[in-house]
This record gives sequence, C-alpha cells and structure tokens, in this order.
Amino acid sequence: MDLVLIESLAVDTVIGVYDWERNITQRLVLDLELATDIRPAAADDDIAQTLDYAAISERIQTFAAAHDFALVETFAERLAATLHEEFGIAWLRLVVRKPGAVAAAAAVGVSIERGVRPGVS
Ligand SMILES: Nc1nc2c(c(=O)[nH]1)N=C([C@H](O)[C@@H](O)CO)CN2
Repeated sequence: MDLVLIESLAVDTVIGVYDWERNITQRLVLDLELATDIRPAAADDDIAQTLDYAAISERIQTFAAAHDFALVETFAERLAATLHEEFGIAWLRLVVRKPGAVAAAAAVGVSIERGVRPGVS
C-alpha cells in the first residue's frame, strides 16, 4: 500500500469544551497518511492521477475555519468523513494534536484510522 503524507499541518479553529475556549481560535497540528496507489501518477507524471496533498491541505484549512467543535474526537471524525467523501480516500490515518492544552504535555489529541486498507480484507 502506498501513502501520500501530510505532516505537522497547522490549522486554527474554535475547539474546546470549556467556556473560555468558545470565543478564541486555537491551533491543532495534524498528521495524515492517505492510502493510494501512486504508480499510475508516477508512470504518467500526472498530478490528476494521485491525491493532491496541496489541495487536501487547503481543504483541511477551510474545514477547520468553518467548524467549532468541542472535542478533538469530533474534529477528527468529521474531517475523516469529509476527506473520504470529497477525495475518495479509501483509507486514512489521522492524528490530531492540541499543543498546549495540557501544560505538562507537549501535545494531547487523538489518532484514528478509517476506511479499508487496500490489499487487506
Ligand atoms: N479526550 C478529550 N479530552 C479533552 C478534550 C478533548 O477534546 N478530548 N478537551 C479538553 C479541553 O478542551 C482542553 O483541551 C482545554 O485545555 C479537555 N479534555
């Protein structure tokens, strides 16, 4: 299985369960592994035959700006569904980190895998 990678993508969004978090934006940092077969794109040297990490990164930015979830769990789940629907991604791993949320930790967050890994039944 091949992967397109997006690492340490910083997005700003309204996120949090506490009252003081509802009127500010905070930074989330995302890592994504996106399953695809890169061979057709490589054979033809054609961006149209692969997952465009620039376009996906831009979509994630607009997603973050448009939503105001309480939980990072909800952010992750809804973003995974959006990327699956709009880009036809068969399988992905998404890590959402919220730096600074816990002072003693470098970051806290969630990691999810969604979809069916190509070649695995
Ligand atoms: N599992 C989670 N725990 C907590 C979350 C969360 O989104 N998922 N959020 C908070 C607060 O918003 C916190 O990040 C504020 O610093 C607490 N626990």
